[in-house]
Amino acid sequence: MADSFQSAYQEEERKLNETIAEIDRQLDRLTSIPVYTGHDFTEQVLEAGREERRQALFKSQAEPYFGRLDFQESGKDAQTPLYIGKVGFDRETAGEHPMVMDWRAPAASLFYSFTGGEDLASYEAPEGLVEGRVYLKRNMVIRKQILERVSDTYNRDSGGPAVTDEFLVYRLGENKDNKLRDIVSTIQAEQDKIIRAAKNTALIIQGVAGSGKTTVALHRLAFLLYQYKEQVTADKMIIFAPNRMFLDYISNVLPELGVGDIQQRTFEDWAAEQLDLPWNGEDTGKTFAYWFETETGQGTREWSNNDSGRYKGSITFMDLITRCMEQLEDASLPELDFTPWDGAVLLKEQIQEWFQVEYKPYPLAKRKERVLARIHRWVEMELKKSPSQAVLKERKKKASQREKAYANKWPKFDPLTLYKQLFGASKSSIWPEAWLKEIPQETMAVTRKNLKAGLIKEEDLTPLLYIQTMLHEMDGNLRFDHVVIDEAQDFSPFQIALLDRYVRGHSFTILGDLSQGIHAYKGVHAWDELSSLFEEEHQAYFALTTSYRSTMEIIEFGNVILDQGVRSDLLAVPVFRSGDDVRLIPYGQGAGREEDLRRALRHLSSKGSYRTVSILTRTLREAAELHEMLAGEWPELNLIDGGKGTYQGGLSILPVYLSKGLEFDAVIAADVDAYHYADKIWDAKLLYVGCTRALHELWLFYEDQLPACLHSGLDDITETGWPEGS
Ligand SMILES: Nc1ncnc2c1ncn2[C@@H]1O[C@H](COP(=O)(O)OP(=O)(O)OP(=O)(O)O)[C@@H](O)[C@H]1O
Repeated sequence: MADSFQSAYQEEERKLNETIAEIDRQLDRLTSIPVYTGHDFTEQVLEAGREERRQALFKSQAEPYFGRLDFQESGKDAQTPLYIGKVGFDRETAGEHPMVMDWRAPAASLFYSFTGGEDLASYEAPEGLVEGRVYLKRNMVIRKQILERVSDTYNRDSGGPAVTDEFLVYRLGENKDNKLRDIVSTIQAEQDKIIRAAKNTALIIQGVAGSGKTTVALHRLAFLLYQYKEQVTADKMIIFAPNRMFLDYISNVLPELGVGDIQQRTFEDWAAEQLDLPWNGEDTGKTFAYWFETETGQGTREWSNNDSGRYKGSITFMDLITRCMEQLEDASLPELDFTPWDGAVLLKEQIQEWFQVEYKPYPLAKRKERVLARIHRWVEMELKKSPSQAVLKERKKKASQREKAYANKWPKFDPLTLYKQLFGASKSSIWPEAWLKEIPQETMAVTRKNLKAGLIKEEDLTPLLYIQTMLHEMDGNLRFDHVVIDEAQDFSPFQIALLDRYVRGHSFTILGDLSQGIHAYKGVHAWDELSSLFEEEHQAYFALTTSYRSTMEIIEFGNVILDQGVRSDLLAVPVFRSGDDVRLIPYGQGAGREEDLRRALRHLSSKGSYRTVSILTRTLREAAELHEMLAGEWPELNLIDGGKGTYQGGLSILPVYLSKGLEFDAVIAADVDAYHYADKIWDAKLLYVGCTRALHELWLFYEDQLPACLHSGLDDITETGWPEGS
């Protein structure tokens, strides 16, 4: 065994040296060609090609590949070793082509989809299905041109029935810093299916915490850019993520995959920009304060479908707006003939004909513009019939005044004005009273008050933007080739239906986890709220059940909360990576809450291997108070309060509801007791989010009693009290 490992290592070292020598040779040649800066188009194209190759080779120089797959195509008599890297390149002279294969190439999919077994393996090539046998799957770690690790996860010759998790477990055991990383060397078969799914489909992915949803979505973008390079461009793709700090946290993955220019925004920032509204995120903070900062122990607030967030995100509200906009079409035309001067009349029937028949294909604002321009042209024709210069002058003046007056009789096609009318927040309203009564009373009253005070809330952005898209022609440049929505359980059906107008071919990747639906006062409660928006043939649903982030003990602990608190049967399946038991520590075994948390942070942060440790509290107020207490000993302790645009890593303290999407080597969950987490599904979801942030260690502190969802099922995965030597 040791001998075969030795020989594999030596073989790969030789191959690596050969590959690096080839890269150096190609780079030397390419850099010796003077960069072309002239105006000849053909030369410019050639230069662009050289530059692309230079960049690819520079990128490959340090880590040319990470995997090898030996494959023998049916009907061929030899095995071919395929070396797979982040960037593919060919040899310049004759030899195997390509020398390194891009991970996104069709044949490279075998590296991910092959899970072992006797059956023939296959992949979809442009010329059709290719079948054959896999003989070897080898993972390698190369850092700065040094071969650090060779790990055969499948070897037909040694009779292994299935691909092993050994390399994956090694990778998962690594510690995390302040940025999410690419997983290109260990993408799993279930994830690969999503990454390589066809472009023009709305993919809806339910994935348990830590199943790689965010990571997979980012890899999918890189794949789409490669596979559909003739049809999509990076700047026409967008990722919507929950907040600016999270965007910073994920910002390294795409550059690591060699992809730039993809827009990464929060929905609110993007929508406000489309509407030309100033937006600073202040409203989001207020919404969080309302829902999460309430007095704990008295239970969290309850929501209903009539709450303004749920109602304004509903298709019911969207339909009401659609009806109103159609009614606006009928109500738009002033019921008047147009008389530019006495004796000249343009009949209202003629104007109606232009508006309702001739210009019907245009959106309302454009139709208004067109009709008014047409009226102006008619006036000019009529003016030509004037008997004298003096009369012409007189008529011109009069016509100009009357055209203006006539235009003013049309409704103002401005989203905010129309929206205010919908809520009775402006003087006039053209909508039937009975329709407006469909809006739940409380939502009506609060929104009216807010709009009158000039306050536009996050939940108003979707309807406002919808009205805008119905009024104005959508600039083709604003259409996306693909849209990714992360944490989609916090999106509303109305938001998705709106975004569908902005994306070609329903090309969506929509990912989320209903068990983490802590913003259920605005988000979806079941995926069919979203899937029902798309025709059957335009959508696909995937479930990711394996959780990669945490140790088995932490995942099993999370499953207890899912089962007993969230009451979900979508439990997570762990990868076989064992760690310490989850630690339950009642306050007071040390010296009291503050001293206990201090001691825990001291212990975990002094473990040299952990780069990120966090304390999670139930509310922001508690996080801020604790931060103040602890900052003397840890000046670097970072309070995450929702207002920051960057994530620093290291030591953090934050309320549990802001931890969604992030991960830490170790998590200290403060105040996990029946007072802070009531016996309610929502509270259990919050706790689930918090506990599943931990990769390697999870410590929970409580006063008196654990929350109801943790009253049983903990025996084999938890330990109570302090560890020895802490
Ligand atoms: N195939 C994989 N190989 C190695 N690491 C992986 C793999 N899939 C996921 N991971 C790791 O698991 C962790 C969780 O990934 P990610 O944050 O994308 O999951 P998520 O489903 O979006 O999580 P959550 O919903 O809990 O925020 C990350 O550290 C990621 O690198």
